[in-house]
Amino acid sequence: MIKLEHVNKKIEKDQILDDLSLNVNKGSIYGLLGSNGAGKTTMLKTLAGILKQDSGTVTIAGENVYENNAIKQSVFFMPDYPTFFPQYTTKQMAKFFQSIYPNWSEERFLKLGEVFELDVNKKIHTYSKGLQRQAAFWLALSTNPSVFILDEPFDGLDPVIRTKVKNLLVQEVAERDMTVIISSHNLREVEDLCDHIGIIHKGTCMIEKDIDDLKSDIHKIQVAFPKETKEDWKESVKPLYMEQRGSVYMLIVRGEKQKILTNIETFKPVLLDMLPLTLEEIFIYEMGDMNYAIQNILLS
Ligand SMILES: Nc1ncnc2c1ncn2[C@@H]1O[C@H](COP(=O)(O)OP(=O)(O)OP(=O)(O)O)[C@@H](O)[C@H]1O
Repeated sequence: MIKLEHVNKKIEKDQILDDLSLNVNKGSIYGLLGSNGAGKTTMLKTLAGILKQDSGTVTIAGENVYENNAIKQSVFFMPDYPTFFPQYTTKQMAKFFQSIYPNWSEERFLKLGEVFELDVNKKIHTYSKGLQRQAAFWLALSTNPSVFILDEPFDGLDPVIRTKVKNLLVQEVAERDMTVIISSHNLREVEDLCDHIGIIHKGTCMIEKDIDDLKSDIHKIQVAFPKETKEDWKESVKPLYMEQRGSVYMLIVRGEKQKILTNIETFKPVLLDMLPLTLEEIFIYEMGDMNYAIQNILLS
């Protein structure tokens, strides 16, 4: 649904986006990860039609985004530092958004007031950073976007409101198939939310993965064999990674869960348990040869 194909963008003399290609399905929550300066904001602004790519294509539902008003009316970009008109209250900003977003819902705005509990008559710039971000979420969601683009959205939000906002996003995706793209430095921050992850490094998308595929393809297993068992099982199971504590092995194995278990059972283990893997662990084992910059993104 969202497609960036071979996108290049220079700012001054620097190549900020470098042959970047990326796909986001409709109704997906896509986590865009990358270290400082990787090009996330530039990519998101290009997707939102704020910046024009030098070459390549950026389309939403098959239509070019740049200078396409019809598309832009259904896309909401929330920058890492939400900005509002100086002196405007939330109520006045709501009126402004209502005039430019045809899908604005007053009913939704009133309903979300119960979640955010901000004083609509107070000037937004007098709110704290976290409260300003809450106001940005409130206004953004009231425009009923088809595509919601969020640049580092959870910065400065306390854990309670962070969970509330994440729940709201999931709800919108489930109810009206909204597509969400969220940029972050940190896998842990978005892993409970996203169904796809893309890693951007030096302006290029290096890895794009479906989280369910990843999770079904890699497993952590705790296993122990009777003393007399020969070491042949290692040849057969082919773990990606193995740790031994006494007679118990912790294995990371790639493949189909049932096939792996059946295979191990032929060696008559005295202990055999599947353990949960975090997304961070999956990425690390999956990309054993990844470079330092990517490890940094995953472990920070
Ligand atoms: N307006 C600009 N003028 C000059 N350089 C810019 C401009 N905007 C972005 N850049 C450069 O482009 C590169 C990518 O910046 P961008 O903000 O897209 O990265 P990012 O991945 O969002 O980084 P961060 O996580 O630090 O926000 C950086 O080196 C930045 O200095």
